Amino acid sequence: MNISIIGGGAWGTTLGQTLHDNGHRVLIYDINPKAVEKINNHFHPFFDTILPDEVVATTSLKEVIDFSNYFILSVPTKAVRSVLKEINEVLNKPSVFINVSKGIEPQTLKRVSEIVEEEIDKKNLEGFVVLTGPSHAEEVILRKLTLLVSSSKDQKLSEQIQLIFSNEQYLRVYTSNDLIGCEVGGAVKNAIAVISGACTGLGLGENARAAVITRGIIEIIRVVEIMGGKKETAYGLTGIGDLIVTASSENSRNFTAGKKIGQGIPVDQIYAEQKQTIEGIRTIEAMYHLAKEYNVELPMINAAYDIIFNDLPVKEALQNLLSRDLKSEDF
Ligand SMILES: NC(=O)C1=CN([C@@H]2O[C@H](COP(=O)(O)OP(=O)(O)OC[C@H]3O[C@@H](n4cnc5c(N)ncnc54)[C@H](OP(=O)(O)O)[C@@H]3O)[C@@H](O)[C@H]2O)C=CC1
Ligand SMILES: O=C(CO)COP(=O)(O)O
Repeated sequence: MNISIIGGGAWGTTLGQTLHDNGHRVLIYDINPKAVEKINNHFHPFFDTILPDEVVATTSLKEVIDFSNYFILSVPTKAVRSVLKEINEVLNKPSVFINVSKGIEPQTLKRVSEIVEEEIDKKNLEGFVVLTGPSHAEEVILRKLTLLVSSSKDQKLSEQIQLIFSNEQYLRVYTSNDLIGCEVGGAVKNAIAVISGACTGLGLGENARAAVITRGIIEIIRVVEIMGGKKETAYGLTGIGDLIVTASSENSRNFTAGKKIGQGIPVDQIYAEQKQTIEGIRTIEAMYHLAKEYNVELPMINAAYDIIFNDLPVKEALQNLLSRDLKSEDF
């Protein structure tokens, strides 16, 4: 098959290699000419890896739209709506959108599937799938064992995407019928990973990390349920699986950004220094608004919001969390 990849960063380019491994032809689109040039010179834009010659890129959106009717969305979530608007202006055929970005729009609290439905004309929207799970691009590019989940309202489509991406050497894809649970888990785990990193930056240890991961999954479940997903999904690869890999890894941009927050580095400086996408800070903002709107208890996310957006010192935020009323370990 021909498959178009919108966003040639760490993840989009890596998935390009996987699709090539699986016998598909790919064309990657990116706004960054330097990234495109690197890919066309057979280098991964972020990793020290030589790409197959056939993984090629372009800065022309028209070219990538003409190339196929399967579009992988691998731009940061903040760019998804604008890039979809641009695609919609040119698109003239029914197409499938496969989202691999992990975030929720802070102003609207919309998931990417909802944004796609809003921005792509109905007649050209053949289907939507989310492909998500614990998957550092740094490992997938080296073809290290990884498990993912493909989820869609259309079971046949999630099975087709499962087949397209699965590779018996290193990548096994499961399907799920809980699109909302998969989308929300993938997004909110980034917020918890920032919090986990902040604990490390503050000098806390493994006990704190285990506490953040475990209570973090409770906060994820609360959001999954309020948004209409299934609690059980959060216990799988797209929830706890992705949370473990992100909240405990130096490979994670969210964990790394959190570490800097814990060291007292201002967020503006973190964004300026860290060139790659950090989804979790934006998701903390989204979750803070969601917690208010739906009266959901998200104590760690609220504390992170106060640190990042209200300049509350990290130590004070931690003290506030610890001095809350004592209670039983509810789920
Ligand atoms: N890296 C990983 O291991 C994984 C990442 N993800 C998710 O995938 C998404 C992308 O992450 P990742 O690839 O790591 O991010 P990167 O920051 O590595 O790359 C994003 C790329 O998208 C480009 N871009 C930004 N805006 C646009 C636009 N409007 N049109 C076209 N290209 C654009 C960026 O260009 P520029 O540099 O000029 O801004 C950059 O090249 C995120 O949501 C992330 O959470 C999911 C699983 C694994
Ligand atoms: O989503 C990811 C792994 O599953 C990547 O996480 P980071 O964006 O924090 O690196």
